[in-house]
Amino acid sequence: MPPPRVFLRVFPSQLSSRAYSTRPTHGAPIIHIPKANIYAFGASSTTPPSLRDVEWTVNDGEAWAIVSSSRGGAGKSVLFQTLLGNNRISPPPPSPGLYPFLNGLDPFDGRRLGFVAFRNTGTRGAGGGFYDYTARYGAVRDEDTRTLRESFRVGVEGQGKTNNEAKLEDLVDKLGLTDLMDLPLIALSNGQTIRARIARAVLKTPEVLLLDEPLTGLDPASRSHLHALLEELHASRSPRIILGMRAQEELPGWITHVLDVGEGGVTPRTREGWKRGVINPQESGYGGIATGLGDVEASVGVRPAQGEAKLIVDLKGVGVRYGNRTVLKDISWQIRGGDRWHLQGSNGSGKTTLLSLLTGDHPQSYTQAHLHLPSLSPATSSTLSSITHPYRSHRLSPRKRTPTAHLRTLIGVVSPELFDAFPRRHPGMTVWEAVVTGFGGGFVPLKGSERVGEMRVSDDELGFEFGMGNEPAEQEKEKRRREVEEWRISRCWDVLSALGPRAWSTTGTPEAQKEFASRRFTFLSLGEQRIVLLMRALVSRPPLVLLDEVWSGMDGGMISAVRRYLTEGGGIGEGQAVVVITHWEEEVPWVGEEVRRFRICQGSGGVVE
Ligand SMILES: Nc1ncnc2c1ncn2[C@@H]1O[C@H](COP(=O)(O)OP(=O)(O)OP(=O)(O)O)[C@@H](O)[C@H]1O
Repeated sequence: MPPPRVFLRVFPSQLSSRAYSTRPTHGAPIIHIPKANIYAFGASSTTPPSLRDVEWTVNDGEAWAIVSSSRGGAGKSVLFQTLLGNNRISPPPPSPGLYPFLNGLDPFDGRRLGFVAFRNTGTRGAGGGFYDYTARYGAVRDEDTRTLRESFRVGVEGQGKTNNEAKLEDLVDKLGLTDLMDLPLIALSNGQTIRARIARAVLKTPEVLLLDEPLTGLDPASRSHLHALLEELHASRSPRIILGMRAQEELPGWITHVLDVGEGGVTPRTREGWKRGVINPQESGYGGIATGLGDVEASVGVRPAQGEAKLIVDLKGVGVRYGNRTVLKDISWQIRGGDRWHLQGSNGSGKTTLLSLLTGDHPQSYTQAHLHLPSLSPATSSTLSSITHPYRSHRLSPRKRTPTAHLRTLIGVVSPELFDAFPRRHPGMTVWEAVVTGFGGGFVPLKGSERVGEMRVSDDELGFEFGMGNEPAEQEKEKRRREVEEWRISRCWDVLSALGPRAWSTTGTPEAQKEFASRRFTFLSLGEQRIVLLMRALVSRPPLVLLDEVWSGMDGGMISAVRRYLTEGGGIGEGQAVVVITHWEEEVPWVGEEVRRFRICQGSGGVVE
């Protein structure tokens, strides 16, 4: 007999969509969790609860958001998993039945209780292996030909056809998907995929639909269309919506209550009693950590005067087409050392595609007439700094002459795609090893970095031009090797101390930094994994850093630590350029004139003056 998992009392008579009126009525609760602790199944009696003293009631007619204000969103996930019947609650409420908490509604039946999580969870690679996120840029493979239209058919099979089609048409229209119906699923952009997943979940007609962070990757117009739709669905109880949100997101107008999942536990609040977290440095401190304007002023000085800075990327007349569909046309853009760019554009405008040209992940990057990207000049023995600080010695080369593997060492990337792709197949990979992969831009632990505080640099990375008569003396090679290794080790400790637990956790001690470096990457919380992948992107001080949805999954303390490091803490050096992609203006770490904007609109791109 399955263990009693008593926590959620759902009242089926109220959940039957046929019984709903179109106007919310205040009656018996939809969800009722009495005061209790929540444990993972199988946790021993000495294991602390995943959430303590949870007491939460959702009355019919109320519209709830669950907001995580700490622990990298972990508490919110625990709560959603609890609603889905995947955790144990203690003490259980005294309800009868085999699954007392079900009370007639099966949380394992997605058609009744739907759940869609939009946060990248890093589980996309089958078996934890590398997931090839670049596949969508190439020719569509046979196994990837399923179109958006076909995916909806799978979602709604077995329901009345006419009713379905009318409903589908309405949803597709309200979510702005009409023009995308015949595209292969793999071709959809992040924001387009979010909208398609919401439509699919609604078409299954669940009675309660849990949506965890659907807003993060949506542009402002899509957000407001989505809010209008969710409000309408919730008001008609078909389905009722419970919305997972990040603390810094603005509360939608239709939300009446907030469940605040913080360090201290779970606090139900009214809409008026909830205070939004802020990450804009011009607002007061986020998550209790004040970041005043002083930070921003300090960061302004690091940008070299316009015109003097070295060119890092040079695009002229660049374009991308798929068959007769043009995504980017005639894009010209120059990125110089010291630049801080905000790359803007609505969902599907081509931002990720443009970045994939810069990283060399897009096959069409080879065919561009003028796409010049960073490459390294071979160092001589007198220019060790060119190895230890590659950005000082880079030069521009046509993409055609710069191998992708080489580009990976020169461009630091944080993106939802990379987060998903980063392999978790090496369960033993430590934080240290994950950070060290940043020097080579690869995804597999490097030999010699198995022990925390150590690493081994190969002959190829020493910067000597090996060849007939050029072989350096063994002694010289070893001296160089030691210098490069020492610099790299000190860079690892720099990022670990600036972005490790001491920077964002109240319990962080000096020892915690070393302990964190030895922890297994795979077992970190999603927020911690995110911050480690940011360390990996920054550790080698690459000439170009691409930050795509950098804050995703991080809690307030982490966001403050990262922002401090990027703006005033030396995380980005003078000669480095940064491109930030986000649909949220306030998420750009730099402010004012320091930030330049490049906007893509209907395929064309230009600098916003
Ligand atoms: N193989 C393909 N065939 C046709 N269109 C494609 C293909 N691959 C991508 N696209 C289209 O290219 C456009 C650009 O996608 P991209 O991911 O670059 O957008 P984005 O600006 O990053 O969007 P988001 O903000 O949603 O992440 C999208 O409209 C997408 O549908």
